[in-house]
Parts: sequence; C-alpha cells; structure tokens
Amino acid sequence: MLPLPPGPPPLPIIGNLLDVPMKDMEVAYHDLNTKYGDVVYLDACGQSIIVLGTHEAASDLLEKRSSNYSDRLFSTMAELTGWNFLMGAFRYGPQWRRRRRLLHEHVHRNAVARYQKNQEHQALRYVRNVLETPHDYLNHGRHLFGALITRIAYGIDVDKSDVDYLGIAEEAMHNFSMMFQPGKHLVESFPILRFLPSFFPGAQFKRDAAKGYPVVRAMRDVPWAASKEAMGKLLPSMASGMLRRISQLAGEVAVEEEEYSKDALAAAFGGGADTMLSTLQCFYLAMASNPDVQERAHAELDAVIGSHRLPTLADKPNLPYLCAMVKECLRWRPVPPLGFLHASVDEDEYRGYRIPAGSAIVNIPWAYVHDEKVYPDPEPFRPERFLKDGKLDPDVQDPSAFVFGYGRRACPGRHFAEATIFVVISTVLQAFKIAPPLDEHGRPVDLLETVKMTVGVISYPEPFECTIKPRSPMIEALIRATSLKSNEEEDEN
Ligand code: HEM
Repeated sequence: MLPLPPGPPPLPIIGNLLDVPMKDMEVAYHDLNTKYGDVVYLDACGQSIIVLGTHEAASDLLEKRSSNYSDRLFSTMAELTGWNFLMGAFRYGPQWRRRRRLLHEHVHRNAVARYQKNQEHQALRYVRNVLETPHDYLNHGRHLFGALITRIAYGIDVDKSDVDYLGIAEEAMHNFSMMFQPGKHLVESFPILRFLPSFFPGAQFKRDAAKGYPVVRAMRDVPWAASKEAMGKLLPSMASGMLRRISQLAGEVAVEEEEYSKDALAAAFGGGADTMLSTLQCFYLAMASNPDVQERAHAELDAVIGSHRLPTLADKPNLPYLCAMVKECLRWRPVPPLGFLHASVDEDEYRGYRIPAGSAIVNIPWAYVHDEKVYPDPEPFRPERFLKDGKLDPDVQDPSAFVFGYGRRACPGRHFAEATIFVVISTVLQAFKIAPPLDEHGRPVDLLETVKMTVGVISYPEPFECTIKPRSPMIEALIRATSLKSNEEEDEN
C-alpha cells in the first residue's frame, strides 16, 4: 500500500486532533505545509485531512481531478440551522447538480452580459449615495450589492418596496457568520452530539440553531413568494424565467422544481452579497493607502473616458490598469483566506502518496497569494504586477483561478462578480479621490498598520474611515445628471 502524505506524528485515538488549527487557520495550515511539504496529512479522530500548500497541488487535485474531489463533508450545523438549502453545503450528487444547473443558466460567462445595465445603474446609485453621505460608504456598499442581486434574481427594486428584503437577508447572513465560525461547534466534529436534548447544558448550539431557523428560511422564501405573487408584473429576472418554466410543469415535478429554484436564488444572495462587499472594502483600503496607484488609475480614466461621462463595462478592453486593479483587489486580501473544504469520493494516488476516500481537502488562497515564486513581493498592493507593456500579462497567474475555488465546485457567480467589481470600482474612481483620515495632529493615519482583517468564512477589513471627495465640481454635476437620467431610463423598462 502507498504511504500517506507526511504530517505531524499522531497521538493514540485522537490522532492529530490537536494539530487541526482552530484559529488563524490559514496561517497555521500554511505553517504545516512549510514544515512537511506541499501535501500534508492529518488524522482528526479518524477523519483524514489533506492540506494543499500550493495552487499547483490544489489545481492538480481539485481542478484536474474534479470528478473525484467535488464532494463536501456532511455538516450537522447546516442541517440544524436550516442552511442546508445552500448549494455550497450540498454533497456532490444529483441534488446539488440540479440546483447548480439552475443558477449556472443565469450566470455563466455568456449570460452575465444581460445584467450590464443593472450593474451600471446600481454603480451610479452607489456613487450618488456616497456623494451625499461619504462617511456611510460601507453601508451604501452593503445596499449596492444586496439591491443588485435582489433586482436581478427576483425582479424586486428594494428602494421602491415596502418590505425590508435586505434587512431579512442581512439578518440571515449574520446568523450564517455566527453559526459557521470555524471550530465554534463541537457537533461538526462529533455529529453524535446532535442527539443531546435541547435543554442539556452542552446543547446551546441546538437552542441557537432553532432560534435562527425562521430567519434563515425567510431569506429563501420571502422574496421568492413576492416574485411568484407578482408574476408578470415585476421586472424580468431569474425568478420570472424560473416561474415561467414551473408553470409548464405539473404535480410533484412542479413542486420539486420550485424548491430547487428557491434554493438556487437564495444561494446567489448567500454567495454573492458579502463576498463582493468584502472586495469593495479592500479596494477602499488599498486606495486610501496607495495614492500613487490611485493617481495611475485616475490618469487612465482621464485619458480613455475623459470627464464628460462615467465608465461602463464596454470600456473594459481600453482600461487595462483598471482590469489589473480588479485582479489585485481579489489577490491582495483574498475574500475567503481559507478556501471552502472539498472532500474526496474514492481513494486516489498523488505524488506517490495515498489520498484516502472521504478525505477533507483544504485549499488556502491566503497562502497562494503570498507565494513569492508566483507573486514576487506579495504584500504591497501593486496592480502593475499583472501588466506588461501596458497590457495584461497572460504569464502572471490570475488570482481568479483560486480565489473563486476549484473545479466543479468553483464559484458559479465568478463572471458576474468580476464584472460588477470592475464597473463599481471604475465608477468610484472616476467620481472620487479617496484618502486616509487625519489623526489629531492632522497627519494621515496609516490604515495598513491599524486596520486588521476579520476572522471567518468571509474575511473583511475591520470598518475604517476614509476621506472621499468628488474629483471636481464637473464630476459632481455629472454624477447627479447621469444618475437621474439612468433612473428615468430604468423606469421606462
Ligand atoms: C468576489 C466575489 C466572490 C468570491 C471571492 C467568491 C468565492 C467563492 C468560493 C471560494 C466558493 C467555493 C468554491 C469551492 O468550493 O471550490 C464559492 C462558491 C459559491 N459562490 Fe461565490 N464568490 C463570489 C461571488 C459570488 C456571486 C456573485 C455569486 C452568485 C451570483 C456566488 C455564488 C456562489 C455559490 C452558489 C457557490 C457554491 C457553489 C457550489 O458549492 O457548487 N458567488 N464562491
């Protein structure tokens, strides 16, 4: 039999349980790779864990052998909390595939062009809001991504609705981040604990899960019910297409299709809103800390767009520096520092080692962005690393190859996310100059020193202030005029 990959020596019964990191997980896993090599083996009470220390190793298994590495481990907490409708939690199989296909149909590479007007419109609304209350740029950002996804998924304009759809979704997402803090719930490692009666002292997780359950289901059911009720009256959306298809089915098949459709759309909100918000926050942090980068971006916008209009997605091919900046935003502080766990189906062999069936496979975007061989001097925010002779350099590793995950489980919203981030950051840069706040002596605050990243499945910079000012009175007038025109255009649809 082939040997297992190297790793720390196991203890009797619990194996490497004490070596499995519970905090600073990406750094701790990376340390194991530094000590034992690219492919590390841990045994946590009988659960095999394989830690992949480089993008190359992750890509070899999770991408190139995707048919064997696209499973997920069963999550007791997903079941108890009601989050088991999320596509990302499904085991690899027909139930997952049905939901994935439904979403894919609306967000694949060629489909996303249809959302261009919505993306540009929401970017305009956003800069208009930031113009009025710049210190609220973060809340406006949360509203921007929530409103955009609710609009394209359900055809609902949250700004014209009496129901607080974003409040419902945000409460659910808060529940998600509370319930799925890495290492928080012992029941994830010992599923037997789920049989503890709720009133037992150690069963707080059961009481918390039950309390959050209605909040979680509301995120999935409330906007769908509104779309269904207003069938035909709301703006075209993913839901309207799905409802049309369901209306042609009957009986059990129609009921099933409706459940799959609800799940697929809720997964779009669950997967898309906070991840894009985190990227926007990193962008502000990078801009406020790197005036030279911001100046180069402004110069490109001035040369290509001028000062009489705002950029659109059609300008993308002519804005290579902005394109490089999107890549650097995704690379610099990867949204999930630790990738989502995959699981293997069958036993496999890799680099002469045995990978047991049912292993949990860890990928670590945080380590891959810091790989000096791939990204020399990785710490500074430098869009230039992706450019050669003024064009995107195809020889530099695109971080999208790993920050959006791998293989058949790779993020289905990737193309939508990249286009949205492009249009939002180029509109913000056309509109504003972003600077760090000043301390009590009038000196710029070093945000890179003071702003830490949060811990969790999705990592954000801790909230921070920055100074956001219109680049000129002309730009300010342009934002107000264009924004109004765009609102009128949408109302005519
Ligand atoms: C910057 C933005 C985003 C980032 C960094 C991101 C990242 C990720 C990652 C790392 C995964 C796990 C992939 C894996 O298991 O290998 C994932 C899965 C997923 N993402 Fe995204 N995502 C983003 C935006 C979006 C958007 C806009 C949507 C929806 C329109 C979305 C929907 C999903 C869904 C449904 C899954 C689960 C896929 C599955 O398990 O089959 N994401 N995303």
